[in-house]
Amino acid sequence: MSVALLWVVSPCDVSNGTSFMESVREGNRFFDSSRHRNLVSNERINRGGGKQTNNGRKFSVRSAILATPSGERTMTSEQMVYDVVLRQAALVKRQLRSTNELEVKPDIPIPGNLGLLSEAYDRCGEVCAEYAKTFNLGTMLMTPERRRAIWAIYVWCRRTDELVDGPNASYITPAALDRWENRLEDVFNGRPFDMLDGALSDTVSNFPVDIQPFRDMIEGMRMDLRKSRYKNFDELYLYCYYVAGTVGLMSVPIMGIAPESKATTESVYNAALALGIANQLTNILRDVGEDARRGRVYLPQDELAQAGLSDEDIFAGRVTDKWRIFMKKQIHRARKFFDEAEKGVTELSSASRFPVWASLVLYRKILDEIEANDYNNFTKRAYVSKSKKLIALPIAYAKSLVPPTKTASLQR
Ligand SMILES: CC(C)=CCC/C(C)=C/CC/C(C)=C/CC/C(C)=C/COP(=O)(O)OP(=O)(O)O
Repeated sequence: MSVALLWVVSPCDVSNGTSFMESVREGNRFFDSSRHRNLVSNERINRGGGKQTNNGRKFSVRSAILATPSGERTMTSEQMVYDVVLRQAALVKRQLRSTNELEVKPDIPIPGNLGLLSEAYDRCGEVCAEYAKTFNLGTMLMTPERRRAIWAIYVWCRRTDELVDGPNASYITPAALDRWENRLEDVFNGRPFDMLDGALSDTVSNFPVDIQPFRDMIEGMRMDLRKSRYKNFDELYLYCYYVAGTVGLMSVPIMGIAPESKATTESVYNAALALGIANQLTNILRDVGEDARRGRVYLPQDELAQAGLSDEDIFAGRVTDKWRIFMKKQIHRARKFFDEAEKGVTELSSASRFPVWASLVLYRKILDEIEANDYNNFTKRAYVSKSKKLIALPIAYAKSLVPPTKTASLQR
């Protein structure tokens, strides 16, 4: 896949139920080994019609697709995903706005393991520091509770991504992803499997984070297992939501909306979704050559055909005028999503704005670099140089000082 989150820590090997933590350091686990049996058996898999969530709701993008009687979709991916956005926003609206600051509860009391929890968060922080340097730097301005919660989410996303993109990817089956999803349910039910899951369990008990975007990310991994072509942008959009838009939805409840913001909660969620989509589209455009070498084309097939291009042109890796025209259109679309996202960053709580601006500004610049490479994304990897990053960061910081808009101008 064109990696959503290239986070390189070894994930737990869900193909055989071996814990990630067994392979490192002390191998501590939260709770007893009976959980391990749950993880490796399939008895708790309960598919079809949407699963019961932690609070009894059953909606998901997947169930929306399955729900249509004739098997045909009547909604576009964008409409279906927006439905998820509305539900996520409705879920947290009260909690986020009820107080000026999020009320962060104390750590879950885990007898005998209290030390482990802070160790688990520290480990999440180390991973984040190692693999997402700029973003991690930005999180230093956040409150300690929010920072470590973001770390825990980051690490879960990385481990999930690693299942289909890491060293053990060839052993990953849909059944293994089902087991990973069961394990996610356990995390949300306060029964973490290992230390890193423990950090996430604590996070989801302290912040109004819903399980749905996490499930949807796993669904993105399933999609990656079964698909290597996307018929049109509608299909690609759904994939981008699953693997990256979900990260935006997971992050907002942690980052918080500025109490003085007049924007609607759903518009902020929508901006977060847009940032995930923009990042993923950029990632795809940057990695066209790399993905093609793995037999994958994450570009809309109908748009390729309209431009007079085919998979063969991509595998041949020739930068032609047809390719340049095609790429200009794709870059333009990705920028539109960044524009959409920008409207929402200002509405986030003040300390959360800088890491988001920093990553947005830097990721957006990758598009400029693709242009500067004359659209050769077959053999040249577009990247933002250290000096350009250094120039961009103060700009991101200045942007983060801009307070939320005084009027309710941010609408979908
Ligand atoms: C905009 C508002 C209101 C909130 C922000 C909400 C957030 C944090 C959204 C970010 C979503 C996000 C980080 C999605 C991941 C997308 C992505 C393609 C990440 C790429 O990560 P790596 O794969 O590590 O990058 P590289 O491949 O470039 O190393």
